[in-house]
Amino acid sequence: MEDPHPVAPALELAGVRKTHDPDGTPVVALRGVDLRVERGEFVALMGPSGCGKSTLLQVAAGLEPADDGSVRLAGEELVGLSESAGARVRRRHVGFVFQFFNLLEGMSALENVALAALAAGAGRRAADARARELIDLLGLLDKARRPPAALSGGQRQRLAIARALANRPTLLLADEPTGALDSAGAQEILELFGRLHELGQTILLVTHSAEVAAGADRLVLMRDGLVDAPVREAAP
Ligand SMILES: Nc1ncnc2c1ncn2[C@@H]1O[C@H](COP(=O)(O)OP(=O)(O)OP(=O)(O)O)[C@@H](O)[C@H]1O
Repeated sequence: MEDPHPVAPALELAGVRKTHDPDGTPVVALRGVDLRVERGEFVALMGPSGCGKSTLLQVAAGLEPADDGSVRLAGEELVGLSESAGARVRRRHVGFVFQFFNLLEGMSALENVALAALAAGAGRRAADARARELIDLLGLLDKARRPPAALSGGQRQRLAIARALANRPTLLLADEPTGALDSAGAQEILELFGRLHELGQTILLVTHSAEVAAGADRLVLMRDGLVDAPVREAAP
């Protein structure tokens, strides 16, 4: 589908508030977050445990509703949309990579990616072609018919990234994508994000690793439910 706001930032959060309250004990996670990610940027988000990084990503992806404020993906406002309308915006604009991969074990690597392309609205043939293209781009062609369990940690995360790219997302969100990997696997994924960024992919990634953050072109720090002023701008 045509992007109706081709020049809008990939992501724009303004005054975003979110309180978790699963059992009658409210926990304020976001206290009025402002954050803008321009198209083509690679932004790393860091901050102490519990400061709200995962919540920010979930809200940015439309996986959790914001209580207040504005969440715009490629210019499209998520706040106030029905669940199904929000899901449509999400399917069009967001790819999400989890720390623990969240792959479907009963399917081959290729099927994991093709299923995501189907869910994004592609027909069967187009979904298969997209899956093959991504599996190839991410260097997993020789593993295409294997289940995720047959892959190393780094390969599994590469597969999860292929799946997240199936809908050609405006914004790739990743929550500690190297957190479950050994150093070789983490390095592999770090290089891959760098390559995707070079190809023009917009990325917002949460990490506890200074090494991973160093690969981004902007570092954003969070503290106690708020985003700090920029500490490192993109190189001129
Ligand atoms: N589903 C939930 N129910 C209740 N409280 C939650 C929930 N999710 C997060 N929280 C709380 O909200 C706050 C922010 O959590 P969040 O996971 O966003 O932080 P984080 O910076 O990603 O932490 P970490 O680096 O440890 O992953 C924390 O106090 C956390 O305990």
